[in-house]
Amino acid sequence: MTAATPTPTPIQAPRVASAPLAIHEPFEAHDARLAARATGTPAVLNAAGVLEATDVHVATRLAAVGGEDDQAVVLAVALAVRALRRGSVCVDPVATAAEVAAELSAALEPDQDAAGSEPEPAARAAVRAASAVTWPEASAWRAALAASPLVAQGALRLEGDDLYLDRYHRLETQVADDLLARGAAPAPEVDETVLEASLVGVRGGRFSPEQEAAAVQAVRSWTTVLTGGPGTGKTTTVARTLVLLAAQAAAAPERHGRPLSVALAAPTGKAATRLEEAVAAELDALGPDAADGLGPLAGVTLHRLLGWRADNQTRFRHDRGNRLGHEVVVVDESSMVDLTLMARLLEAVRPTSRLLLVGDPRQLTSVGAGAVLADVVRGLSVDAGSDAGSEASTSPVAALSTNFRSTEHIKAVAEALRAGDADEVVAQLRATSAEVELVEVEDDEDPSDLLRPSLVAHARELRELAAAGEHAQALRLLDRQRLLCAHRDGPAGVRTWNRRVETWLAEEVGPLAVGRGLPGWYAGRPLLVASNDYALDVYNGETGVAVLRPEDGRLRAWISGSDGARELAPGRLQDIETMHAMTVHKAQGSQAESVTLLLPPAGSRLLTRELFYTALTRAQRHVRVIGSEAAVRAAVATQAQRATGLAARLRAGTR
Ligand SMILES: Nc1ncnc2c1ncn2[C@@H]1O[C@H](COP(=O)(O)OP(=O)(O)OP(=O)(O)O)[C@@H](O)[C@H]1O
Repeated sequence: MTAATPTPTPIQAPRVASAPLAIHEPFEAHDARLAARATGTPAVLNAAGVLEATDVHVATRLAAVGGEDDQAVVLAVALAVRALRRGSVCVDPVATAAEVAAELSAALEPDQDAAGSEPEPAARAAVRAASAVTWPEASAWRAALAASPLVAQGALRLEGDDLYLDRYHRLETQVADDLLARGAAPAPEVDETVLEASLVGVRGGRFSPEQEAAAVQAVRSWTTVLTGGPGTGKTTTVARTLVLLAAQAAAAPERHGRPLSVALAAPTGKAATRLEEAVAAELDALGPDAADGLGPLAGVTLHRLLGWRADNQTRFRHDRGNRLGHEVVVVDESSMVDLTLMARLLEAVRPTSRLLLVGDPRQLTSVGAGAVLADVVRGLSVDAGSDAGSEASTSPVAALSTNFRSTEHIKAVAEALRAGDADEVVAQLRATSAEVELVEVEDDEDPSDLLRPSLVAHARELRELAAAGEHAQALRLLDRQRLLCAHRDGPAGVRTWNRRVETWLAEEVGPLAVGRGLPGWYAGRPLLVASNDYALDVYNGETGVAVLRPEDGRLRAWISGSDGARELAPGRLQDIETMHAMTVHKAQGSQAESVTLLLPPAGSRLLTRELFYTALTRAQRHVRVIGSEAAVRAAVATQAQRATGLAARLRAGTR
């Protein structure tokens, strides 16, 4: 099994929960995650929170349909579904069983807070029962899987020790095959004289040799994976690549001056807007003729580009039989693209269109299963396992490493994080500057007093602008500062902090609600769109503010989407959240001038290096980290590991 980490650090031993029950939270009776009809080991593991109801249900249903009655196989399938929920594409059941057993026994270590004489709580009893489970013996388990009718029928796939549900195996092989086929195809024809001449036009102050090499590589290849941290000039490189490609197109007589058709896409509306704006600004800076030969450059979400269909959640209008018409497809924030969406994208892009996958493989992986960008970088680097920068010319990976933004201190922390150097991260964070600040609090300490002034000041200003109908200013203010949490729930979670800020604000300015049948809405409510609404054209991750309309004093929702800011009636927005605080996951693809990161306690399962890195790199000017030294160290030490076979497939295919 391979772990999808972007850096070549050795695979770590499974991390053990230091906070009892942090990883396995046994479910209360009536919890929807409790599988009512489960029996045997799956039921015991379900009660302890190791498996959820869906894991057990999918496994038992699949077994029933396929005529499998070996409980060891059912258990392995349940672990495969659990793995998917947690982002892995496949599972090694034997290794996972060992990890789970270790986590359960760690959770049972004596709890200092628990008084010895108290009766054992039900939750602890459930964990105890799960830790006493007898797991199938390794070789017998593997043999049972190999002999399973589910494998024979193709519902399950076994590759070495890795078990896949067929659907994910197909997605993974398709992504690998499409990428490999694109790499094996004859390279696009390039007019070298035109390239040389157009390079002269785009060279200049702000185009480093590294960027130029990447742009030239993108002209010469069907597929380019442009990687780099924030501020490394990826977008600048994309814009100049487009200019070079437009020159190639303009020089082709058979096109009769037809402009180059380019798609600028990203997984979220917010990221698509940023890409569009940044490319436009860069072309502007290059001069009045820079965009000549380029078709319209509007940023779109990947879902919209591929043609979302009301009747089908997983297929798009564009696919292998109806490819996208664009000659160049740029996808920014590719680290957020999961395996399913990448498979749909690759089948829709014409083999003879250029594809530029742009992103930072060190960021958090996609919410959905897979770690595609990191896998592609690892799998297609010539010296497999080498760090970025050492790819030979046959690799589509072009890595940018120089950060051009003037945030030296934030850069230094990000560097130390990348290197996994916990001492250096702590030292850098403690060396307070105008850019970086560490506020050390104990894991169980409430930082309310510390955070209240800045949070309330921001909320108050937002409310004043909203009450005055100043939507543009309110939207700008929204991006000035942001509170990021790892969790949604719990003391360090988004929900708690949203409630707190609203309470504090109401204490200062009086009741917030405007009535009018819109519970929870008030002028100055910062908004976060929580799911895609294709009909309304608002997308997951887009942000906004509730603003009073000056003409009639009615509350309107202003959302900054990919087509600029839009005004909507609050009642039409189905899935909207308050955003005085947001999760780091949701913050991907956006930035704020000043970011406050509230680290969860050291035992949190969400506390990873990728999470820390993603939060840190959201900050344009200032970052304040609130947490314990132990939490900082735990974050640096823990890399999100996703089991996938994509990198290995790509490596095997290029050998
Ligand atoms: N070669 C260069 N020399 C000086 N400044 C540069 C150079 N390339 C880019 N920049 C500037 O650095 C900043 C970051 O560039 P750009 O937005 O292209 O990076 P990015 O990698 O796309 O960043 P992010 O992903 O954080 O948006 C911009 O202000 C850009 O103008």
